[in-house]
Amino acid sequence: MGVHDPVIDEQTPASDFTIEQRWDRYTTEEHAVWDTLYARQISILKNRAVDEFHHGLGLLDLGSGGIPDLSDINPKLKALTGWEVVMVPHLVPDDVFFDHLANRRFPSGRFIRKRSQLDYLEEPDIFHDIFGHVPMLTLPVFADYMQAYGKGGQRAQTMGRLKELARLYWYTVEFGLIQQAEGLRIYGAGIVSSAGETPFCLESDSPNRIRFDLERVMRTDYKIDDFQQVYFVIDSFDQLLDVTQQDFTALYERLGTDMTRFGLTDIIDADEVYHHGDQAYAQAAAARSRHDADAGETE
Ligand SMILES: C[C@H](O)[C@H](O)[C@H]1CNc2nc(N)[nH]c(=O)c2N1
Ligand SMILES: N[C@@H](Cc1ccccc1)C(=O)O
Ligand SMILES: [Fe+2]
Repeated sequence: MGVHDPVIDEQTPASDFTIEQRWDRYTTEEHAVWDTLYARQISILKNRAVDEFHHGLGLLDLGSGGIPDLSDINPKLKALTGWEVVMVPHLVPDDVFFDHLANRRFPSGRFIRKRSQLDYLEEPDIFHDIFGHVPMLTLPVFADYMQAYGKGGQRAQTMGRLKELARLYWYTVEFGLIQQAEGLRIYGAGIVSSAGETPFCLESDSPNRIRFDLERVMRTDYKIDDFQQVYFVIDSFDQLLDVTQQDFTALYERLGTDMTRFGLTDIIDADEVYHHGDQAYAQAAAARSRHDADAGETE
């Protein structure tokens, strides 16, 4: 487990894996880490994140200083879209995660990263979960999509297609881009909570940017330990909700029979390509890790 949090360790989670936030127990330093991350992201997200994201931050007053208290944000969120945030100690099992989403509860980690880990952490903390995910839950169409995903997760599990459905979550909720009149914008939580990936995903020549297609996304691998090599771009949140409202049974059967899967850098004939990346960043990262491995052997 990444960060040690005594307020988590002292609690026995409920059967739905939730714990209490115990907001008064955050330290001054923990609040200061939130403020640092918040200020840094706000300055780079202007004209990069969708307007709906900025609007959501304001509706929930997430920038009022320090780690948000759930008892402040939940009444507001509940009045807007019927969602609420619950605290969980760490990543929860898939079925528990889906059950929360299907009931309009978003599970958030309680702990916050340390100042020495501002840029990278192995598991979602409260900054990623609340700053990254919760503003979009103020938007009714996105709130409905997230609940539908939770219900869909339960179905995908019974049909053995969880891996494919998880790719949809990854390439939309976590790393999604959207084409708006003013240009390409970010809505994915994994991007908006990352200072490095925010400019990278929009402006770097390295990654591919491809128009969203449901089946294409479900056939595409993803990586969890570095910037993405491909992003999928939706036209609108209505489009995203529309295509995912269809019954996935036939699609899941096709995915089971036709095992075609795509790598991170593949471009296929059917793709509508916004940007064909040169993958320079990914190649340099691979060269660095080969170099580190070689150095490790001789040292
Ligand atoms: C697809 C799968 O359900 C997904 O990775 C889940 C698993 N458990 C989780 N648990 C928490 N707390 N947060 C998450 O985002 C997830 N993601
Ligand atoms: N329509 C999907 C459920 C779903 C909705 C929204 C997002 C993801 C999945 C199904 O039939 O299983
Ligand atoms: Fe996330």
